[in-house]
Amino acid sequence: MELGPPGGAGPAEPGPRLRGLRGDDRAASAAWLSEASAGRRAPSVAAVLPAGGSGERMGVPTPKQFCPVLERPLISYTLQALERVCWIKDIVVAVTGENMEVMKGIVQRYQHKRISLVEAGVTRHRSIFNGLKALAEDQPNSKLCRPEVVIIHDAVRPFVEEDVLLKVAIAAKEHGAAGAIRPLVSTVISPSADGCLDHSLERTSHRASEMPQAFLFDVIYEAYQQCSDYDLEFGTECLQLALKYCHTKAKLVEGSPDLWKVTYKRDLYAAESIIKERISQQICILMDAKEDEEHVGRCLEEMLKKELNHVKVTSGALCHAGRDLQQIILEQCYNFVCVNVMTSDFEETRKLLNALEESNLSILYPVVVISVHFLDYKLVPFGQKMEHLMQIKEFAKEVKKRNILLCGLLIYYPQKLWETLLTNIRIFTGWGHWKGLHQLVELQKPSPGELRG
Ligand SMILES: Nc1ccn([C@@H]2O[C@H](COP(=O)(O)OP(=O)(O)OP(=O)(O)O)[C@@H](O)[C@H]2O)c(=O)n1
Ligand SMILES: O=C(CO)[C@H](O)[C@H](O)COP(=O)(O)O
Repeated sequence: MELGPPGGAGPAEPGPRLRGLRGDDRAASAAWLSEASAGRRAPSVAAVLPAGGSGERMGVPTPKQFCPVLERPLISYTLQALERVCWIKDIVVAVTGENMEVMKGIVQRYQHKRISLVEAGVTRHRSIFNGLKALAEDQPNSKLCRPEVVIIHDAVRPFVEEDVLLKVAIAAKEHGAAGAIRPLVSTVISPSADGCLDHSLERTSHRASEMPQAFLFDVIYEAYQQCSDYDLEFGTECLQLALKYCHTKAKLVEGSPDLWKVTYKRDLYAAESIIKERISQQICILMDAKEDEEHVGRCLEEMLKKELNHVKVTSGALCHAGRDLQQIILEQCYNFVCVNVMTSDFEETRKLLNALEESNLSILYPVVVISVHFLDYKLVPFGQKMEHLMQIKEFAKEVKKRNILLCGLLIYYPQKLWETLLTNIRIFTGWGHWKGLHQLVELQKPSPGELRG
Protein backbone atom coordinates (compact mmCIF):
# COMPACT_ATOMS: atom_id res chain seq x y z
CA MET A 1 0.00 0.00 0.00
CA GLU A 2 1.33 3.38 -0.94
CA LEU A 3 0.79 6.49 1.11
CA GLY A 4 2.01 10.03 0.68
CA PRO A 5 4.10 11.14 -2.27
CA PRO A 6 5.61 8.46 -4.50
CA GLY A 7 8.67 6.63 -3.32
CA GLY A 8 11.01 8.38 -5.68
CA ALA A 9 9.86 11.77 -4.49
CA GLY A 10 12.43 14.34 -3.47
CA PRO A 11 13.49 15.31 0.00
CA ALA A 12 10.95 16.42 2.57
CA GLU A 13 12.91 19.58 3.11
CA PRO A 14 14.63 21.68 0.49
CA GLY A 15 18.23 21.43 1.58
CA PRO A 16 20.48 18.89 3.22
CA ARG A 17 20.19 18.88 7.00
CA LEU A 18 23.63 18.48 8.41
CA ARG A 19 22.94 20.09 11.74
CA GLY A 20 24.12 17.87 14.57
CA LEU A 21 26.86 16.28 12.50
CA ARG A 22 30.44 16.92 13.41
CA GLY A 23 33.81 16.89 11.60
CA ASP A 24 34.25 13.73 9.57
CA ASP A 25 30.53 12.95 9.58
CA ARG A 26 29.72 16.33 8.15
CA ALA A 27 32.37 15.91 5.46
CA ALA A 28 31.13 12.43 4.60
CA SER A 29 27.56 13.60 4.50
CA ALA A 30 28.46 16.57 2.35
CA ALA A 31 30.32 14.29 -0.07
CA TRP A 32 27.37 11.90 -0.16
CA LEU A 33 24.92 14.68 -0.86
CA SER A 34 27.09 16.61 -3.30
CA GLU A 35 27.37 13.46 -5.41
CA ALA A 36 23.62 13.53 -5.61
CA SER A 37 23.40 17.20 -6.51
CA ALA A 38 26.20 16.92 -9.08
CA GLY A 39 24.05 14.40 -10.88
CA ARG A 40 26.42 11.54 -10.15
CA ARG A 41 24.71 8.49 -8.85
CA ALA A 42 24.68 8.70 -5.08
CA PRO A 43 23.61 5.43 -3.51
CA SER A 44 19.86 5.24 -3.20
CA VAL A 45 18.80 4.56 0.37
CA ALA A 46 15.51 3.26 1.75
CA ALA A 47 14.48 2.27 5.25
CA VAL A 48 12.45 -0.65 6.60
CA LEU A 49 10.75 -0.27 9.97
CA PRO A 50 9.36 -3.38 11.61
CA ALA A 51 6.29 -2.24 13.56
CA GLY A 52 4.25 -5.42 13.75
CA GLY A 53 4.95 -6.51 17.33
CA SER A 54 2.46 -6.78 20.17
CA GLY A 55 4.72 -5.41 22.90
CA GLU A 56 4.13 -8.22 25.38
CA ARG A 57 6.87 -7.08 27.72
CA MET A 58 5.25 -3.70 28.06
CA GLY A 59 2.20 -5.33 29.58
CA VAL A 60 -0.40 -2.95 28.16
CA PRO A 61 -3.13 -3.80 25.64
CA THR A 62 -1.92 -1.29 23.02
CA PRO A 63 1.18 -2.39 21.07
CA LYS A 64 3.96 -0.15 22.35
CA GLN A 65 4.63 1.49 18.96
CA PHE A 66 1.14 3.01 19.18
CA CYS A 67 1.34 4.03 22.83
CA PRO A 68 0.95 7.79 23.28
CA VAL A 69 3.90 9.81 24.49
CA LEU A 70 2.79 13.40 25.11
CA GLU A 71 -0.42 12.55 23.27
CA ARG A 72 1.40 11.39 20.15
CA PRO A 73 2.01 7.72 19.19
CA LEU A 74 5.57 6.57 19.77
CA ILE A 75 6.01 5.42 16.17
CA SER A 76 5.27 8.93 14.92
CA TYR A 77 8.45 10.20 16.60
CA THR A 78 10.48 7.46 14.90
CA LEU A 79 8.96 8.28 11.51
CA GLN A 80 9.67 11.96 12.05
CA ALA A 81 13.31 11.18 12.87
CA LEU A 82 13.68 9.22 9.62
CA GLU A 83 11.75 11.47 7.28
CA ARG A 84 13.85 14.44 8.37
CA VAL A 85 16.75 12.75 6.63
CA CYS A 86 16.40 13.89 3.06
CA TRP A 87 18.61 11.19 1.53
CA ILE A 88 16.32 8.36 2.72
CA LYS A 89 13.98 8.04 -0.25
CA ASP A 90 11.42 5.51 0.95
CA ILE A 91 10.32 4.39 4.39
CA VAL A 92 8.56 1.03 4.43
CA VAL A 93 6.67 0.25 7.64
CA ALA A 94 5.52 -3.31 8.45
CA VAL A 95 2.24 -3.29 10.40
CA THR A 96 -0.24 -6.05 11.25
CA GLY A 97 -3.48 -6.15 9.27
CA GLU A 98 -5.45 -5.34 12.40
CA ASN A 99 -3.45 -2.14 12.98
CA MET A 100 -3.28 -1.05 9.35
CA GLU A 101 -6.07 1.52 9.71
CA VAL A 102 -4.55 2.90 12.93
CA MET A 103 -1.25 3.31 11.13
CA LYS A 104 -2.86 5.00 8.12
CA GLY A 105 -4.54 7.39 10.55
CA ILE A 106 -1.19 8.25 12.15
CA VAL A 107 0.46 8.86 8.77
CA GLN A 108 -2.38 11.15 7.82
CA ARG A 109 -2.70 13.01 11.11
CA TYR A 110 1.01 13.74 11.44
CA GLN A 111 1.49 14.20 7.68
CA HIS A 112 4.30 11.71 7.44
CA LYS A 113 5.97 11.61 4.07
CA ARG A 114 7.51 8.92 1.86
CA ILE A 115 5.80 6.15 3.83
CA SER A 116 4.64 2.82 2.39
CA LEU A 117 2.85 0.27 4.53
CA VAL A 118 3.22 -3.48 4.19
CA GLU A 119 1.73 -6.36 6.13
CA ALA A 120 3.86 -7.48 9.09
CA GLY A 121 4.84 -11.10 9.72
CA VAL A 122 4.44 -13.15 12.88
CA THR A 123 8.04 -12.51 13.93
CA ARG A 124 10.27 -9.47 13.63
CA HIS A 125 12.44 -11.18 10.99
CA ARG A 126 9.36 -12.01 8.93
CA SER A 127 8.16 -8.41 9.18
CA ILE A 128 11.53 -7.12 7.98
CA PHE A 129 11.54 -9.68 5.16
CA ASN A 130 8.12 -8.43 4.02
CA GLY A 131 9.47 -4.87 3.97
CA LEU A 132 12.46 -5.95 1.90
CA LYS A 133 10.23 -7.85 -0.54
CA ALA A 134 8.18 -4.70 -1.12
CA LEU A 135 11.38 -2.86 -2.05
CA ALA A 136 12.75 -5.70 -4.19
CA GLU A 137 9.77 -6.58 -6.29
CA ASP A 138 8.28 -4.51 -9.00
CA GLN A 139 4.79 -4.81 -7.67
CA PRO A 140 1.95 -3.34 -9.69
CA ASN A 141 0.97 0.14 -8.47
CA SER A 142 4.06 0.32 -6.29
CA LYS A 143 6.28 3.36 -6.61
CA LEU A 144 9.02 1.74 -4.56
CA CYS A 145 12.40 1.17 -6.14
CA ARG A 146 15.01 -1.38 -5.17
CA PRO A 147 17.57 0.71 -3.25
CA GLU A 148 21.31 0.17 -3.15
CA VAL A 149 21.44 0.52 0.63
CA VAL A 150 18.67 -0.32 3.07
CA ILE A 151 18.50 0.83 6.66
CA ILE A 152 16.61 -1.36 9.12
CA HIS A 153 15.37 0.38 12.23
CA ASP A 154 12.93 -0.65 14.97
CA ALA A 155 9.76 1.46 15.11
CA VAL A 156 10.22 1.64 18.88
CA ARG A 157 13.57 3.44 18.88
CA PRO A 158 12.38 7.02 18.38
CA PHE A 159 15.58 8.93 19.09
CA VAL A 160 17.69 8.00 16.09
CA GLU A 161 19.76 10.91 14.77
CA GLU A 162 20.94 11.63 11.26
CA ASP A 163 24.61 11.20 12.15
CA VAL A 164 24.26 7.53 13.16
CA LEU A 165 22.01 6.81 10.16
CA LEU A 166 24.65 8.32 7.93
CA LYS A 167 27.46 6.39 9.61
CA VAL A 168 25.76 3.02 9.19
CA ALA A 169 24.68 3.82 5.62
CA ILE A 170 28.22 4.81 4.59
CA ALA A 171 29.73 1.80 6.38
CA ALA A 172 27.20 -0.50 4.72
CA LYS A 173 28.15 0.83 1.31
CA GLU A 174 31.78 0.00 2.06
CA HIS A 175 31.47 -3.22 4.07
CA GLY A 176 28.11 -4.63 2.96
CA ALA A 177 26.61 -4.41 6.46
CA ALA A 178 26.85 -2.18 9.50
CA GLY A 179 25.10 -1.78 12.82
CA ALA A 180 25.02 0.46 15.86
CA ILE A 181 26.44 -0.92 19.09
CA ARG A 182 26.54 0.17 22.74
CA PRO A 183 28.68 -0.90 25.68
CA LEU A 184 27.01 -3.55 27.85
CA VAL A 185 25.30 -2.22 30.96
CA SER A 186 25.35 -5.58 32.77
CA THR A 187 27.58 -8.62 32.43
CA VAL A 188 26.16 -11.43 30.28
CA ILE A 189 26.27 -14.85 31.88
CA SER A 190 25.42 -18.28 30.63
CA PRO A 191 23.40 -20.45 33.03
CA SER A 192 23.61 -24.23 32.98
CA ALA A 193 20.55 -26.49 32.77
CA ASP A 194 20.36 -26.78 36.58
CA GLY A 195 20.03 -23.02 36.94
CA CYS A 196 23.63 -22.47 38.09
CA LEU A 197 26.29 -20.33 36.53
CA ASP A 198 28.02 -22.07 33.68
CA HIS A 199 30.26 -19.21 32.65
CA SER A 200 30.25 -15.47 32.29
CA LEU A 201 31.39 -13.35 29.37
CA GLU A 202 34.02 -10.72 29.73
CA ARG A 203 31.99 -7.53 29.60
CA THR A 204 34.59 -5.31 28.00
CA SER A 205 34.98 -7.57 24.98
CA HIS A 206 31.26 -7.75 24.20
CA ARG A 207 28.78 -5.15 23.00
CA ALA A 208 25.02 -4.74 22.86
CA SER A 209 23.72 -4.75 19.30
CA GLU A 210 21.27 -1.92 18.72
CA MET A 211 19.57 -0.34 15.75
CA PRO A 212 19.82 1.23 13.17
CA GLN A 213 21.56 -1.27 10.95
CA ALA A 214 22.26 -0.82 7.26
CA PHE A 215 23.04 -3.23 4.44
CA LEU A 216 23.75 -3.38 0.77
CA PHE A 217 20.27 -4.32 -0.32
CA ASP A 218 21.43 -7.32 -2.33
CA VAL A 219 23.32 -8.71 0.67
CA ILE A 220 20.49 -8.63 3.20
CA TYR A 221 17.83 -9.65 0.69
CA GLU A 222 19.91 -12.64 -0.33
CA ALA A 223 20.43 -13.54 3.33
CA TYR A 224 16.70 -13.43 4.07
CA GLN A 225 15.90 -15.50 0.99
CA GLN A 226 18.38 -18.16 2.03
CA CYS A 227 17.79 -18.29 5.75
CA SER A 228 15.95 -21.16 7.44
CA ASP A 229 12.49 -21.11 8.99
CA TYR A 230 14.25 -21.50 12.31
CA ASP A 231 16.15 -18.25 11.69
CA LEU A 232 12.97 -16.45 10.69
CA GLU A 233 11.14 -17.79 13.73
CA PHE A 234 13.74 -17.37 16.47
CA GLY A 235 16.50 -15.13 15.14
CA THR A 236 17.00 -11.67 16.60
CA GLU A 237 20.03 -10.39 14.70
CA CYS A 238 20.00 -9.21 11.08
CA LEU A 239 23.78 -8.70 11.07
CA GLN A 240 24.15 -12.40 11.87
CA LEU A 241 22.03 -13.35 8.84
CA ALA A 242 24.32 -11.30 6.58
CA LEU A 243 27.35 -13.03 8.10
CA LYS A 244 25.92 -16.54 8.02
CA TYR A 245 24.41 -16.47 4.55
CA CYS A 246 26.47 -13.91 2.66
CA HIS A 247 29.78 -14.02 4.56
CA THR A 248 29.47 -10.29 5.07
CA LYS A 249 31.19 -9.06 8.22
CA ALA A 250 29.34 -6.05 9.52
CA LYS A 251 31.16 -2.89 10.48
CA LEU A 252 30.19 -1.88 14.02
CA VAL A 253 29.44 1.75 14.71
CA GLU A 254 29.27 3.32 18.19
CA GLY A 255 25.73 4.57 18.83
CA SER A 256 24.36 7.08 21.33
CA PRO A 257 22.64 6.04 24.60
CA ASP A 258 19.30 7.32 23.27
CA LEU A 259 19.17 4.49 20.75
CA TRP A 260 17.77 2.04 23.27
CA LYS A 261 14.61 0.12 22.46
CA VAL A 262 11.39 1.04 24.25
CA THR A 263 10.51 -2.32 25.79
CA TYR A 264 9.05 -1.94 29.29
CA LYS A 265 6.50 0.50 30.63
CA ARG A 266 9.17 2.51 32.37
CA ASP A 267 10.76 3.12 28.97
CA LEU A 268 7.71 5.14 27.97
CA TYR A 269 8.36 7.45 30.92
CA ALA A 270 12.01 7.74 29.94
CA ALA A 271 10.98 8.50 26.35
CA GLU A 272 8.62 11.21 27.58
CA SER A 273 11.41 12.82 29.61
CA ILE A 274 13.76 12.84 26.63
CA ILE A 275 11.07 14.35 24.43
CA LYS A 276 10.44 17.08 27.03
CA GLU A 277 14.16 17.77 27.21
CA ARG A 278 14.25 18.17 23.43
CA ILE A 279 11.13 20.29 23.41
CA SER A 280 12.76 22.71 25.82
CA GLN A 281 15.61 23.19 23.35
CA GLN A 282 13.44 23.87 20.34
CA ILE A 283 12.36 27.37 19.46
CA CYS A 284 10.31 28.64 16.58
CA ILE A 285 10.64 32.26 15.49
CA LEU A 286 7.58 33.63 13.75
CA MET A 287 7.38 37.04 12.22
CA ASP A 288 5.40 39.25 9.93
CA ALA A 289 8.29 39.11 7.50
CA LYS A 290 8.80 41.51 4.64
CA GLU A 291 12.31 41.43 3.18
CA ASP A 292 14.24 43.77 5.51
CA GLU A 293 12.26 42.85 8.53
CA GLU A 294 12.90 39.21 7.92
CA HIS A 295 16.50 39.96 8.93
CA VAL A 296 15.26 40.60 12.44
CA GLY A 297 14.22 36.99 12.67
CA ARG A 298 17.36 35.76 10.92
CA CYS A 299 19.50 37.80 13.28
CA LEU A 300 17.69 36.42 16.30
CA GLU A 301 18.06 32.94 14.88
CA GLU A 302 21.81 33.37 14.45
CA MET A 303 22.24 34.78 17.95
CA LEU A 304 20.19 32.03 19.55
CA LYS A 305 22.15 29.40 17.69
CA LYS A 306 25.43 30.90 18.89
CA GLU A 307 24.54 31.48 22.48
CA LEU A 308 22.37 28.56 23.50
CA ASN A 309 23.39 24.93 23.53
CA HIS A 310 21.59 22.44 21.29
CA VAL A 311 18.97 24.88 20.16
CA LYS A 312 16.97 23.83 17.17
CA VAL A 313 15.59 26.90 15.49
CA THR A 314 12.83 26.74 12.93
CA SER A 315 12.54 30.24 11.63
CA GLY A 316 11.06 32.22 8.83
CA ALA A 317 7.62 30.69 9.11
CA LEU A 318 4.91 33.24 8.66
CA CYS A 319 1.87 33.47 10.83
CA HIS A 320 -0.14 34.13 7.69
CA ALA A 321 1.06 30.88 6.21
CA GLY A 322 -1.36 28.76 8.18
CA ARG A 323 -0.04 25.51 6.77
CA ASP A 324 3.54 26.19 7.93
CA LEU A 325 2.27 26.99 11.36
CA GLN A 326 0.12 23.87 11.49
CA GLN A 327 3.17 21.80 10.56
CA ILE A 328 5.28 23.43 13.27
CA ILE A 329 2.59 22.76 15.84
CA LEU A 330 2.30 19.19 14.63
CA GLU A 331 6.03 18.78 15.15
CA GLN A 332 5.43 19.76 18.76
CA CYS A 333 7.29 22.99 19.10
CA TYR A 334 6.50 24.45 22.52
CA ASN A 335 8.60 27.65 22.52
CA PHE A 336 7.79 30.56 20.26
CA VAL A 337 9.20 34.00 19.70
CA CYS A 338 6.72 36.04 17.73
CA VAL A 339 8.24 39.19 16.24
CA ASN A 340 5.72 41.89 15.39
CA VAL A 341 7.64 44.32 13.20
CA MET A 342 5.13 45.50 10.65
CA THR A 343 2.01 45.53 12.69
CA SER A 344 1.52 48.09 15.40
CA ASP A 345 -0.34 45.72 17.67
CA PHE A 346 0.16 42.04 18.32
CA GLU A 347 -1.73 40.67 15.37
CA GLU A 348 0.81 37.95 14.59
CA THR A 349 0.95 36.86 18.19
CA ARG A 350 -2.82 36.72 18.30
CA LYS A 351 -2.90 34.47 15.22
CA LEU A 352 -0.31 32.21 16.78
CA LEU A 353 -2.22 32.01 20.06
CA ASN A 354 -5.43 31.16 18.23
CA ALA A 355 -3.72 28.38 16.34
CA LEU A 356 -2.14 27.07 19.56
CA GLU A 357 -5.46 27.08 21.37
CA GLU A 358 -7.13 25.20 18.54
CA SER A 359 -4.37 22.62 18.46
CA ASN A 360 -4.64 21.57 22.13
CA LEU A 361 -0.83 21.33 22.11
CA SER A 362 -0.63 22.74 25.62
CA ILE A 363 -2.84 20.16 27.29
CA LEU A 364 0.06 18.20 28.73
CA TYR A 365 2.93 20.64 28.62
CA PRO A 366 3.04 24.43 28.80
CA VAL A 367 3.68 26.42 25.65
CA VAL A 368 5.81 29.56 26.04
CA VAL A 369 5.24 32.51 23.70
CA ILE A 370 7.38 35.65 23.77
CA SER A 371 5.68 38.44 21.85
CA VAL A 372 8.33 40.92 20.67
CA HIS A 373 7.39 44.47 19.65
CA PHE A 374 9.50 47.24 18.19
CA LEU A 375 8.93 50.85 18.98
CA ASP A 376 10.51 53.60 16.93
CA TYR A 377 9.95 56.55 19.22
CA LYS A 378 9.94 58.91 16.23
CA LEU A 379 7.02 57.17 14.56
CA VAL A 380 4.76 55.88 17.29
CA PRO A 381 4.06 57.76 20.50
CA PHE A 382 5.18 55.71 23.44
CA GLY A 383 1.79 55.98 25.16
CA GLN A 384 -0.01 54.62 22.13
CA LYS A 385 2.28 51.65 21.83
CA MET A 386 2.02 50.89 25.53
CA GLU A 387 -1.75 50.98 25.26
CA HIS A 388 -1.61 48.32 22.60
CA LEU A 389 0.74 46.27 24.64
CA MET A 390 -1.33 46.45 27.77
CA GLN A 391 -3.81 44.30 25.94
CA ILE A 392 -1.21 41.56 26.03
CA LYS A 393 -1.50 41.45 29.78
CA GLU A 394 -5.18 40.69 29.51
CA PHE A 395 -4.54 38.20 26.79
CA ALA A 396 -1.84 36.51 28.87
CA LYS A 397 -4.30 35.98 31.73
CA GLU A 398 -6.75 34.44 29.31
CA VAL A 399 -4.36 32.03 27.61
CA LYS A 400 -2.73 31.02 30.90
CA LYS A 401 -5.92 29.11 31.62
CA ARG A 402 -5.02 26.99 28.61
CA ASN A 403 -1.47 26.43 29.82
CA ILE A 404 -0.01 28.93 27.34
CA LEU A 405 2.43 31.29 29.00
CA LEU A 406 2.65 34.59 27.18
CA CYS A 407 5.24 37.31 27.82
CA GLY A 408 5.49 40.67 26.02
CA LEU A 409 8.83 42.27 25.17
CA LEU A 410 8.93 45.87 23.99
CA ILE A 411 12.06 46.94 22.14
CA TYR A 412 12.28 50.70 22.22
CA TYR A 413 14.81 52.11 19.76
CA PRO A 414 15.84 55.70 20.04
CA GLN A 415 18.94 54.91 17.93
CA LYS A 416 19.50 52.86 14.79
CA LEU A 417 17.31 49.78 14.70
CA TRP A 418 20.17 47.35 14.17
CA GLU A 419 22.25 48.61 17.09
CA THR A 420 19.25 48.42 19.37
CA LEU A 421 18.30 45.10 18.00
CA LEU A 422 21.67 43.54 18.64
CA THR A 423 21.78 44.87 22.19
CA ASN A 424 18.29 43.65 22.90
CA ILE A 425 18.86 40.27 21.38
CA ARG A 426 21.93 39.91 23.59
CA ILE A 427 19.82 40.72 26.61
CA PHE A 428 17.20 38.33 25.36
CA THR A 429 19.55 35.40 24.83
CA GLY A 430 21.47 36.40 27.94
CA TRP A 431 18.54 35.15 29.97
CA GLY A 432 20.56 32.03 29.83
CA HIS A 433 19.38 28.65 28.91
CA TRP A 434 16.11 28.69 27.06
CA LYS A 435 15.35 25.56 28.99
CA GLY A 436 15.80 27.58 32.16
CA LEU A 437 13.33 30.09 30.83
CA HIS A 438 10.85 27.38 30.07
CA GLN A 439 11.24 25.95 33.55
CA LEU A 440 10.96 29.39 35.07
CA VAL A 441 7.74 30.11 33.28
CA GLU A 442 6.56 26.63 34.11
CA LEU A 443 6.50 27.74 37.73
CA GLN A 444 3.64 29.99 36.74
CA LYS A 445 1.63 27.03 35.50
CA PRO A 446 -2.05 27.48 36.29
CA SER A 447 -3.57 25.22 38.89
CA PRO A 448 -5.87 22.45 37.64
CA GLY A 449 -8.79 24.55 38.89
CA GLU A 450 -7.67 27.52 36.80
CA LEU A 451 -7.29 25.26 33.78
CA ARG A 452 -10.81 23.92 34.12
CA GLY A 453 -12.08 27.47 34.35
N1 LIG B 1 6.11 -9.88 14.55
C1 LIG B 1 6.79 -8.77 14.82
C2 LIG B 1 7.43 -8.57 16.06
C3 LIG B 1 8.11 -7.40 16.29
N2 LIG B 1 8.16 -6.45 15.34
C4 LIG B 1 8.80 -5.14 15.59
O1 LIG B 1 10.16 -5.30 15.88
C5 LIG B 1 10.61 -4.24 16.70
C6 LIG B 1 11.44 -4.72 17.89
O2 LIG B 1 10.84 -5.83 18.51
P1 LIG B 1 10.39 -5.94 20.01
O3 LIG B 1 10.96 -4.90 20.83
O4 LIG B 1 10.65 -7.34 20.44
O5 LIG B 1 8.81 -5.67 19.90
P2 LIG B 1 7.61 -6.58 20.36
O6 LIG B 1 7.72 -7.92 19.72
O7 LIG B 1 6.39 -5.80 20.06
O8 LIG B 1 7.82 -6.66 21.94
P3 LIG B 1 7.71 -7.92 22.89
O9 LIG B 1 8.87 -8.81 22.52
O10 LIG B 1 7.80 -7.38 24.26
O11 LIG B 1 6.37 -8.58 22.60
C7 LIG B 1 9.34 -3.50 17.16
O12 LIG B 1 9.26 -2.28 16.46
C8 LIG B 1 8.24 -4.44 16.80
O13 LIG B 1 7.00 -3.78 16.48
C9 LIG B 1 7.56 -6.67 14.09
O14 LIG B 1 7.63 -5.83 13.21
N3 LIG B 1 6.89 -7.84 13.86
O1 LIG C 1 18.61 -4.85 18.88
C1 LIG C 1 18.42 -5.61 18.00
C2 LIG C 1 19.58 -6.17 17.28
O2 LIG C 1 19.31 -6.76 16.09
C3 LIG C 1 17.04 -5.97 17.72
O3 LIG C 1 16.21 -4.86 17.85
C4 LIG C 1 16.64 -7.00 18.69
O4 LIG C 1 17.48 -8.08 18.61
C5 LIG C 1 15.23 -7.38 18.45
O5 LIG C 1 14.96 -8.51 19.18
P1 LIG C 1 13.59 -8.76 19.90
O6 LIG C 1 12.54 -8.50 18.86
O7 LIG C 1 13.64 -10.16 20.35
O8 LIG C 1 13.54 -7.82 21.04
